[in-house]
Amino acid sequence: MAGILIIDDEPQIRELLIKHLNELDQMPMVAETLADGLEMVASGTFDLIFLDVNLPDGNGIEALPLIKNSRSEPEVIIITGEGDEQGAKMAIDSGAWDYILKPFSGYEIKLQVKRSLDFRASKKALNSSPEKILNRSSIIGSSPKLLSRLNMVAQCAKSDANVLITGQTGTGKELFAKVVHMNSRQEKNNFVVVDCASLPEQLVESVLFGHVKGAYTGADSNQDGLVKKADGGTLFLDEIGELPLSIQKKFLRILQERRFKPVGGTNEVVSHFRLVSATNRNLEEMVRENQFRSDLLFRLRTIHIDLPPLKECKEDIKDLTLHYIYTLCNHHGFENKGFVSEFLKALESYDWPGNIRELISSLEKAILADPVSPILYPNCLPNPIRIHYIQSSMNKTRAGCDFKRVSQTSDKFQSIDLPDNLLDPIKPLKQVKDVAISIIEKIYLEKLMQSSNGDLDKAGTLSCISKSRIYSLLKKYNISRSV
Ligand SMILES: Nc1ncnc2c1ncn2[C@@H]1O[C@H](COP(=O)(O)OP(=O)(O)OP(=O)(O)O)[C@@H](O)[C@H]1O
Repeated sequence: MAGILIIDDEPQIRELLIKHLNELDQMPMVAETLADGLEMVASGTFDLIFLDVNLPDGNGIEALPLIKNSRSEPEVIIITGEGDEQGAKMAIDSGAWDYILKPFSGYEIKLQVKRSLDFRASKKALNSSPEKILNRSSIIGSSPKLLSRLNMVAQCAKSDANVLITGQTGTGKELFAKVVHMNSRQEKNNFVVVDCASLPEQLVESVLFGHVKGAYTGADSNQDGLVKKADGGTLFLDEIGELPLSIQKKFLRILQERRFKPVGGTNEVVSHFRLVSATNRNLEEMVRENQFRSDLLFRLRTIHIDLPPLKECKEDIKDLTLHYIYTLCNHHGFENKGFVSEFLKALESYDWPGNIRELISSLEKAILADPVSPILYPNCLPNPIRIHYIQSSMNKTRAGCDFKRVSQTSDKFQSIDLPDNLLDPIKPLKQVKDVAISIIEKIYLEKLMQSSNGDLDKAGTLSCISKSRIYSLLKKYNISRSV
């Protein structure tokens, strides 16, 4: 049985949907308000959600992204009484499965339930399949985004199609290129890396295509280029966005004909390689600015794998951390180290502009910061990460404190009685402020003792002031802990 939730405030609609779903042997759960629905989505696991648009406490379509991004990433069918084109477009753009108008037929509902659940089942099977059939080598992580990229690698394994891997620096483009090779028919042959960003300008052609003896001064023997070395294997063009326009043209021809002439040669050389390229640049933008050939881009990206930044796969940080602490400790000859929970929280709260590469180098710095300690603490981490963690913890605490202060005392503060003579005759501001503050402090302290049942630890947490300060204030205003 699937997990199905109906979020609708109209009892008749809920009953009708339940009836149709029961006929499919499904037992849905129901929520009458958006708030209840969102709470259930956040805490439960659902495959399919029926979502009304006009709910008493909000608009279903506006909540759609939140629901789609929830833990179980459910399919969502929007049900609405007022069909409008804009709403339907917004719903579909936000990832809704379908947009159904009331009144609906049982047939329509059952068909969409069946279709969406079938789709979900095949998606699940696909997501779990790469680990069975794919050699993922040292690729760590199991976040939905990473698994979907591994699925694409599995697709690559079925053909010799050209693959373009894009993503920010340090997201694993080269690692993925290797894994594409390891899972391909070319696996037993060379994986040849060409770093297009560091090809010497005068020698680009010679490095790529080779040269014959006497082609230029110093060319004292025939030399194969990297393209020939990749014959039967994989040619990996890293940083392809840096390939000069003149070479782009030659490459296009090689991709079409798989043959080329070495520098100074007259005979054509054949090379059958699988092409994988990678870049962190926006090639489409480069095409618009005439810096990259559109016909080459078209050929490169038969399969396009766009790797997500680490901040979008925070679920993977724990596994990556465990793996790399073990690997790095091994490398430096240390016993494996553990870490306190705040260490991981600090890593998970950071945005990682340098992605997985930055994570690895930060872990290495942390390990080397205190080689003898068997446990890693946040203070071993590089300063930007620590500072970010401290600041985000402070913001959370502040937000919590503001909320508590207002909600626990506002009712009492509304009826503060100030002494009649406080402003009459007029007195220095400081004197008035001191009186007003002590009145408020006293009310606050009484309320604090009530709310914490006189427990000073709890009072400290609620008020964000130290226990010793609470003691001295209780004494000052002669308040007992059992108010
Ligand atoms: N999913 C992953 N699991 C484990 N290690 C990873 C993963 N992704 C990347 N790495 C590691 O992160 C480091 C950076 O990866 P890689 O060099 O492949 O990134 P890149 O995207 O090619 O970077 P750049 O654009 O700067 O060349 C490497 O040490 C790689 O092994």
